[in-house]
Amino acid sequence: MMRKPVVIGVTGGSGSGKTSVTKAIYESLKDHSILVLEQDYYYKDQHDLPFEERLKTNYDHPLAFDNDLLIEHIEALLRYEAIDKPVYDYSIHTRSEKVIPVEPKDVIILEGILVLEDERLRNLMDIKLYVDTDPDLRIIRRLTRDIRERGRTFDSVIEQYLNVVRPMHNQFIEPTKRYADVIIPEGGQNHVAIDLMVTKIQTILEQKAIL
Ligand SMILES: Nc1ncnc2c1ncn2[C@@H]1O[C@H](COP(=O)(O)OP(=O)(O)O)[C@@H](O)[C@H]1O
Ligand SMILES: Nc1ccn([C@@H]2O[C@H](COP(=O)(O)O)[C@@H](O)[C@H]2O)c(=O)n1
Repeated sequence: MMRKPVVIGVTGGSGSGKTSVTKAIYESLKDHSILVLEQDYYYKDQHDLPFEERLKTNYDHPLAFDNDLLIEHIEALLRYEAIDKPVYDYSIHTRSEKVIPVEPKDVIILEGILVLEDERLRNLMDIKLYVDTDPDLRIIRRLTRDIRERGRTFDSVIEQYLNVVRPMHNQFIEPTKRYADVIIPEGGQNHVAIDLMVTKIQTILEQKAIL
């Protein structure tokens, strides 16, 4: 049988705990061969746009992402070829100058708000997870994080949430729950769900004779 990496998609609304779930799975499997791709790093490059124009971009719409590049990179990793992963800088709303060289691994976790929205991405996944957290918790988490880590103000987070994030969530993200194999309530603190996922990934790796 030809060796092929396992691809796990992790999605859910902003602040749902996707990154925390991804980190928990990564930590449990880090003695094996595992890497993470963040869909956020594949936002379209906006270097050519002035900063003021970048503020107007809808970052919760499927068209904001360069999924063609993301798919190209996943397909290369599936052939066990290295990629140069872009790096995203939320404070300037575009990619940074840097790239991260990423060596191929046996497990690829693809994490992001709209990774289940694109059928081409779904078709590349072995397991699809949706992290399901109530909107009140998600906005509280996002507020704290965006002010601390993404250079935002209280007012800007609230304004963006009400005008863009919330309607886009209802239109594009929530409907992708139907594609999930597993729905994880509450995110990173759901140790039972995370352990089940880790066990399942190990079983797939054994079946593919990778472990
Ligand atoms: N169960 C939790 N309880 C409290 N804070 C959490 C919990 N899970 C995540 N957070 C915090 O909420 C913020 C968003 O979580 P994160 O995992 O980055 O979500 P996402 O990737 O879905 O946006 C982070 O600052 C994280 O530390
Ligand atoms: N320049 C940007 C790019 C993205 N966002 C927001 O990030 C959210 C996705 O990241 P999570 O870690 O929260 O899943 C998404 O809802 C965008 O609104 C941004 O504010 N600015």
